[in-house]
Parts: sequence; C-alpha cells; structure tokens
Amino acid sequence: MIRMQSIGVIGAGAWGTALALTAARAGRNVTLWGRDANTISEIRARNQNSRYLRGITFDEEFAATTSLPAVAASDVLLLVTPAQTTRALCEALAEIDPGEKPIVLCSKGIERSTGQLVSQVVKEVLPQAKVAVLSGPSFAEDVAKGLPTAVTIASDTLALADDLARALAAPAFRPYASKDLIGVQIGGALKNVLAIACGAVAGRKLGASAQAALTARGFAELTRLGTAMGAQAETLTGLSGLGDLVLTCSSPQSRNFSFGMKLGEGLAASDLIHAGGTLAEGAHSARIAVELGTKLCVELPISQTVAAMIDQDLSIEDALLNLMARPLKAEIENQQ
Ligand SMILES: NC(=O)C1=CN([C@@H]2O[C@H](COP(=O)(O)OP(=O)(O)OC[C@H]3O[C@@H](n4cnc5c(N)ncnc54)[C@H](O)[C@@H]3O)[C@@H](O)[C@H]2O)C=CC1
Ligand SMILES: O=C(CO)COP(=O)(O)O
Repeated sequence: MIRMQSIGVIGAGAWGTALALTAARAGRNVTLWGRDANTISEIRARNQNSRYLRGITFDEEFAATTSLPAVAASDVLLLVTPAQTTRALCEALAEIDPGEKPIVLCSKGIERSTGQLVSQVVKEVLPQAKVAVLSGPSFAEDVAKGLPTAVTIASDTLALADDLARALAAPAFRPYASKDLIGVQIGGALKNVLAIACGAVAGRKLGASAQAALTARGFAELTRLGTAMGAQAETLTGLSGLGDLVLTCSSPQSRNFSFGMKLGEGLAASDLIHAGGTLAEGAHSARIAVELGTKLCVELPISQTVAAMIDQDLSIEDALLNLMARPLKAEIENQQ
C-alpha cells in the first residue's frame, strides 16, 4: 500500500480549506497551500479563512504555506483550485516532480480550451502521477462545520480509490470508492451547468414544478453525455451524479444556482462575469460541454440554453421560449 499519512491540499479556497479540515479530522498530517499570503497568514494566526469560509473558526491542527515545494512533499496531493487552473498548476508541480504520488482532483469542470476532463489534463502533464477524483454532494461550509457528508473517490484502479477513501474517511466524512473516473467527473461538471438553469428558473419565479422538470430533464442530459463518454450508469445515478445534481439544483447555497438566480432576475451574464465575485464553474464549462455533446451526437438542450445565456446574454424569456418550443418527443429514447 502507498503511504498516505501526509496530505497536501493545493488551493486554500472554500473547498480546499474544508478538505484540509476533514483530512485533519481523519488523523492525517495536513499541509494546505494557497497562493494568497494574506489568506495563509490568517489561517495560521487566527484559525480562520474569512474570505472563503466566513464565520468558521477551526479547532483542527494543520500547516498552511505559500510554498509549492513544501506542500508537494506530502504523500498524497489534493488539487482543489478551479478546473481551468488545473493545467498551469500541474505544470508548476511538474517542475518539482511529484513522481508517482497520488493526485486527487477535487474540482468540477471541463477544460475549456481542449474539452478534456481534468483527469486527462493531469495524465498529460504529469504522466507518472496516480490520478484520482473526489466528487459528490458536499458544500464546503457543511464539510467545514463537520456535518455528515458522503462523496465518491474514483481512480483507474479500485485498490487506489479504496486506499484513498480509507485515508480520508472521518467520522462525518464518508468516501465511497469507484473506478469510474469518467462518470464521476461528468456528473460533477454537468450538474454545475444544470444548476445555473435551475437557479434561473427560481430567480424568475417560474415555480417548483418547472424546477423539478428541469432537474429531471437535466439528469437525462447528464446521462446521455456521460454514457456517450463511457460512464457507468450506476455512477450517474450515484453520489457524484444524481446526488450532486439534486443538491446543487435545489439550493441557493450553491454558487452555480445563485449565479443562475441572478440571470433569472434579469442580470446579464457578461456583467456578472465581469464583476468577478464567487466562482460558478458551470459558467466556464457550459459551452465546452455542448461542444463535446455535438462531437458525440448527443443533444444537450438545457446546457445549450445555459451556454447561450452565458456567452450570448440570451434573456431568461428567450431561454424559456427555446426550451418550451422544442418539438415534442418521447420521454425515453428508443423505447420499444
Ligand atoms: N465550494 C464547494 O462547496 C465545493 C467546490 N468544489 C469544486 O472545487 C473547486 C474549487 O472551488 P472552491 O474552493 O469552492 O473555490 P473558491 O473560489 O472558494 O477558491 C478557489 C481557490 O483557488 C485559488 N486559485 C484560483 N486560481 C488559481 C490559480 N491560477 N493558481 C492557484 N490558485 C488559484 C484561489 O486563490 C482560491 O484559493 C471548484 O472546481 C468547485 O467546483 C467541489 C465541491 C464542493
Ligand atoms: O459542488 C458543490 C456541492 O457538491 C458546490 O456547488 P457550487 O460550486 O455550485 O457552490
């Protein structure tokens, strides 16, 4: 078994800090890396990360650093920065040479410039690394507070996923092992896009029935794309697929959902993106997900509509017209 006593967490935002806390609760020696010296100083001096986890003070002991070589010395590395930064961070890690260490990807997105899943990016830049993915219904704030959470950890081999699950399991944090690396990532990436659509429906006050319909038809979309990319059906109905979709499509605690709410209230995506603010990964993955669908001859009407709301400022009224005016069809494809 690979040694997994020390865990290096790369990314000191909401999710990275929450994962550092839960890994410390699991009895591991944790080092959290962040690029922002003020955040790292605050974590060290006051046991708080007020920018990303407001109102939470930690009791857990872990080291915090701005030195990439220091964090890269850990047995296992968790990469917890936005999906679009994966390649640059892996390139920086390649200079330090993490060798065959497990790298656990915790972001939820698709690389916009290539259409690659983050695991594919890591395999390309760090070919020796043992790649795994951690995903599932888990708000950083809930995990940081120690509320019960279950996630999936996937890698190409069940043995590695199982070892990682054991290393990270804590009383309130229950990882399940899987070897469906693709399925786990597709669920996480697409649910963010679909949560924007559900948020828009909530923001425009179109009713709970519309939100439920969108979640269910969104799940059909996630299933079509996932299956075409080689995901296992059980993964798509599991924690990282349906589980995370339901969580994110129903709660303003989700940043993707609340980004969508603002679109539904009439704000333009271009203005929201220009203003910065909190991360909504779905806004970065929507268009490339649609392009992947086109390549695989998979129809993704909801994701397509979200992509148009984001990069063409399509209004919520026109978005609704687009979706409701589509030709009627059977609910289940190829039903005999
Ligand atoms: N917040 C949550 O509840 C959860 C988030 N995730 C995923 O985790 C990923 C990270 O999300 P959060 O931590 O919530 O985001 P966040 O916005 O709270 O933090 C992002 C962190 O990444 C850092 N960062 C950004 N660009 C960087 C770069 N180029 N180089 C180095 N560091 C950089 C920021 O300084 C910040 O510390 C996303 O893909 C998200 O979908 C997954 C599960 C739960
Ligand atoms: O992925 C998440 C929960 O599982 C967090 O969702 P948001 O990024 O939309 O806040």
